Amino acid sequence: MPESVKDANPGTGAVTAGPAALLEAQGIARSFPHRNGSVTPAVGDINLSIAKGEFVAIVGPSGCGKTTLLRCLCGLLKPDSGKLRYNGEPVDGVPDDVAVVFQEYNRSLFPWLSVRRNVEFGLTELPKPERRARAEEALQRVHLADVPEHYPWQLSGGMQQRVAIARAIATSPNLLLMDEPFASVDAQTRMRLEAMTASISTELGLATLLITHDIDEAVFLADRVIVLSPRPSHVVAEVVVDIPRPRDALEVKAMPRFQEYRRLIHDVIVNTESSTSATADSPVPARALGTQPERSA
Ligand SMILES: Nc1ncnc2c1ncn2[C@@H]1O[C@H](COP(=O)(O)OP(=O)(O)OP(=O)(O)O)[C@@H](O)[C@H]1O
Repeated sequence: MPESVKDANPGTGAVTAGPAALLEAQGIARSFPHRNGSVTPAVGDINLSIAKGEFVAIVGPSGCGKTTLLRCLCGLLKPDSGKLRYNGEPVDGVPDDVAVVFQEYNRSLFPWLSVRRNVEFGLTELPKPERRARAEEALQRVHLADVPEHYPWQLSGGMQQRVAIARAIATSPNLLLMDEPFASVDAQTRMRLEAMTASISTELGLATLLITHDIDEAVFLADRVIVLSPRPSHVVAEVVVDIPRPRDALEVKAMPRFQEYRRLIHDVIVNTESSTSATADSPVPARALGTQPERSA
C-alpha cells in the first residue's frame, strides 16, 4: 500500500488532523428509527478530524450516510453517540463560524430576495455599510459582482450555486461544509466551480469539508480523501493527496499520480462494497441494535 494511504481500523482508527484539529469527531453514530420499530443505521462509527485551513473530501457508496454525517458534524443533527468538538468545545448546534452549502441551491436561496439580499441574509447583525461591503466582496470572489440586483430565478444553476457559496463565505467562516454542491450542474460548469472553490479555500485559509460522489473531484480538490464503507458507515481508508497547489484541473488530471489516487480510491470503495453484506440496505429491527425507536424519522 502506498504511503499516502492509511487503513482506518473501524471503531478505533481515528483519522486525525494532528494537534491543530479544528473539528474532531470520535465514535459518531446516527440511526433513524421508524414507527414500525425498525431502525435504519446510517452512520456507524466515525472517527475523523479536520485541521485549520485543510481541505478534506469524503467519498463513499451511495446511501452510506454521507449527508447524515455532514449534518451531525455541523451540529444540525444530534448524533446518537460519540463526541464532537469544534475548536476544542463540544458541538451543540451550528457554531457561528461554520457555514454549509447544500446540493439544492434552488431550495436554499430565497427567490423573492435579490442576489445581494440573499448574500446579506446571514449578516443582519452587522451595520448596513459593513453588510454591503461583505456581500460585495463575497460576490466578487464568486465572479457575480455584476448581478447583485438580479433574482435567483434569473440566473443559471451554476450561478445560483455561486450565490449560495457567496452567502456562505460572506459570514467569514473558519469551516465550510459542502454537501455535493456541484452535483446538479453540467460538466463544464462543475469544472469551473471546482476551480473557484479551490481558489476561495486557499485564499481565505478556509477549512473545507466536501461530500462528493465524484472521485476525480475529491482528488483534485482535497488534501485528504476519507473513504467510507456502505452503511452503517465507518472510515475504511484515508488517502493523503500529495499534489502541490495551486492545481490546474487539466494538468493535474493528466498526472500519473492523479490516476493512481483515483484508481486506489475506486478500488477501496469497490472492495469494501463487495465485502459488505447485501442486507445492509434494509432497515433492521430496533432490538437487534439495542436502540428504541423514539419517533418516525
Ligand atoms: N430523516 C431520515 N429519516 C429516515 N431515514 C433517513 C433519513 N435521512 C437519511 N436516512 C437514511 O439514512 C441512510 C443514509 O442516508 P444519507 O442521505 O445520509 O446517505 P448519503 O450517503 O448522503 O446518500 P447519497 O449517496 O444518496 O447522497 C439512507 O438509507 C437514508 O434513507
